[in-house]
Amino acid sequence: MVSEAWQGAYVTHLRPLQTLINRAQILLHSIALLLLIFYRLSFFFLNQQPKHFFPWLLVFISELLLAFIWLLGRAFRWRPQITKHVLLPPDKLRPQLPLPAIDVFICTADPEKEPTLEVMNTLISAMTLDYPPDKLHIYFSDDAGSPVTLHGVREARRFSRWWVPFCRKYGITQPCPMAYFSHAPEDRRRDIPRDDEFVEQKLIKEKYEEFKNGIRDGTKKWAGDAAVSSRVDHPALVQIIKCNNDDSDDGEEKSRNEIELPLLVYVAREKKPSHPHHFKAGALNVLLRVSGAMSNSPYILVLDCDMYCNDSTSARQAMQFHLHPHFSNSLSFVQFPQKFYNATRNDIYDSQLRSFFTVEWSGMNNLQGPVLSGTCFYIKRFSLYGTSPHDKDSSKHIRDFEASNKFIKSMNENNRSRDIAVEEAQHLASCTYETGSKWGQKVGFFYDALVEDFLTGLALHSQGWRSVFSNPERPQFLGSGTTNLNQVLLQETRWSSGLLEVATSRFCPLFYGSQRSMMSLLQRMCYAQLSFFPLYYSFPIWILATIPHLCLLHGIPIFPKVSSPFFLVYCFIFISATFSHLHEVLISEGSVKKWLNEQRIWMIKGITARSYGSLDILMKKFGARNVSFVPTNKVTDDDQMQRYEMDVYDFQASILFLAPMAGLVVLNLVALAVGLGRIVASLENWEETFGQLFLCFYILLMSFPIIEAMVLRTDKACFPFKVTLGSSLVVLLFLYLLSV
Ligand SMILES: O=c1ccn([C@@H]2O[C@H](COP(=O)(O)OP(=O)(O)O[C@H]3O[C@H](CO)[C@@H](O)[C@H](O)[C@H]3O)[C@@H](O)[C@H]2O)c(=O)[nH]1
Ligand SMILES: [Mn+2]
Repeated sequence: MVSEAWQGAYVTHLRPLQTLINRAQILLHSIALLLLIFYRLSFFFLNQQPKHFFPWLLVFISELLLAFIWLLGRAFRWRPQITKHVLLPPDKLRPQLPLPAIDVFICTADPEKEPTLEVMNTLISAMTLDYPPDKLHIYFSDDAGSPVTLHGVREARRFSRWWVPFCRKYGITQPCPMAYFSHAPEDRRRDIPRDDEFVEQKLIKEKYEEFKNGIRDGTKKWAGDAAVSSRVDHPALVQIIKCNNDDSDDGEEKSRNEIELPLLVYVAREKKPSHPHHFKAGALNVLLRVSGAMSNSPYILVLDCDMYCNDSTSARQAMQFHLHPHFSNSLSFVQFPQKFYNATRNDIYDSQLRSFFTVEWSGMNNLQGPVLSGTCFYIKRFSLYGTSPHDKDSSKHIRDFEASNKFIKSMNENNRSRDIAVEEAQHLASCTYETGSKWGQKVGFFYDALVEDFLTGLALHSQGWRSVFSNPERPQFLGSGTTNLNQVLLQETRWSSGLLEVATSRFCPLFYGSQRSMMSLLQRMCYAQLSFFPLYYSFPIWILATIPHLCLLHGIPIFPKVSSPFFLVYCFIFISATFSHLHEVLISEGSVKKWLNEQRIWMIKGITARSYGSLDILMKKFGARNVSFVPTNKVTDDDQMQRYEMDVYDFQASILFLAPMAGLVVLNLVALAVGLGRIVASLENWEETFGQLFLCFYILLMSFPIIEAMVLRTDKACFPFKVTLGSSLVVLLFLYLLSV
């Protein structure tokens, strides 16, 4: 059952026009930034006694930090490129290669935050990939060790006996039943008449309903039982999920059992409160060992539990890259973008993380390749064993890193019976197994930061491995994005602290492995930009949202006056930054509204999540805190979802996130009013403080939804009055104290 997609090839498009625009902008913008720096420096050094030294210094530092992070970010834009899959005409088809085996890793952590039905849909979609079933093996990690999930996996396996053959028979390329039955955009590559499919579809739909009921029953049955304590304290359990012959009561059921399905293994690693478990990276490393002892496939697909396969051809597409002579042996992983079925076009919270998956990852494609992004990637197993592309044998590497040689032994004895393998696997999943070994430091997924994906990708690239970003028109994977402000900010806080953790560790991308590292300067700049931006987009934002305003209250000018030539420099920088962002949004299929929303959420994240993430790392450096990976909540509240879909901001969020927003809005309002008042009262020339007034105005304009939610809205998700009141009082008190 080899589909024609396999025989296609990929093409890469350089984007000459885009390159030209980007480089011209980089040049002009850099000149403007140099002039700005000159303007500030001349203030400090040419004035005999510079007045208002401190506010100027703070603003200058912020401007320098922003300029630096801007410069790093240009690396993504220096050689923009896109890689697409195309189906070549028959005369250009490449000879078919034997397909290598693939192990699929799926991680779940919490049946309450991650609805079992959706998780199982992800599992089923992976079993339905268009790939020979004997070459596909699914390893499902359940970090909670929950009976609800184990039951779900069994139900999913049972339903797959109906679903998989149905998809094969009719060439259905939508492997996820939930998406198929919700009539998500249909695939167009089918030549079978739809009539008989339609008849059978009814039967499958019935089976799907049965499956859903089964899941519901399981959730009910163990509802109270899923004790929180057992989630962090349970023994290892590795089980090959087969269909029970006992529960098949008719002949049809029996014959269904003979249908070839991929191997499915349920893995709950051992957990004890006394042992660190390293969150998702820990789970992935257990899967790496367990699968190594059982199927040991040369390629691995990693999926988050909420990212289902949306196109069954992705495995073959990824293999097109992996087996392509162009990469010889240096390709470590093929990264597909994370796309979200629930993100809207205007996307008020930028849930789709547009700039990563459009501009930045494709910009890295022409360097050493994109960042490893946690999910939706096909990786070469060999590259995860601390190797470099020139190495031949991985066992030598692992032997150096392992405390015991059990893993090597079981890898080498790959042909023995699966039941013995299961017994061994249980041992490989114990929480003491890694003690004294280099797992998580040199082998497997890395533990040093909460963004295990980013860090592991960085290590791979600096070992000389390459990666490829593939972004075909039809999304290969679709997940549920965070569409609730509180969750968005919580997630951003975790990422911020994780990324900064990398920036401040021995892995700091600016220096890491610089002697023998294979990373080019541009690649390094990309990694540095990503690991530093939480700090650079928080501290300076706070300064620029407060200092010019406080100065305005006292008539202290911070920016050049309107008649000064340097005023034009500031204007240019503002316009160039704004328009290049707008341009990027528009060419990645965004709208002007989307651009506005991105500007807005950028400000909100800067003064909240990124600031807290930075503080987190600061506190961790002083030993005051241990960061932890709290999975995002994937349970959606219909009300909340509706608001997101209608572009209505939902301020039912932690006060830690709301207070800074309210406080800054009040400060900006006061500053604007006083600043205008001083001009009306002719206390000063408007030319002097125009820049600050404009800044206030712009911030308030961007904060319009916040102001609206404070004073005009009365719904459940409006801005809580208590927070508005409290923040206003604090700001006014602070201003009063400052003035006396
Ligand atoms: O202790 C844990 C914690 C999480 N997970 C799983 O990890 C995945 C990602 O967790 P999620 O809560 O969805 O986090 P996100 O912020 O959405 O994840 C993004 O960011 C992570 C790094 O912070 C990456 O690992 C993810 O791939 C990427 O999608 C999910 O399948 C979880 O079940 C575990 O298996 N064990
Ligand atoms: Mn997620």
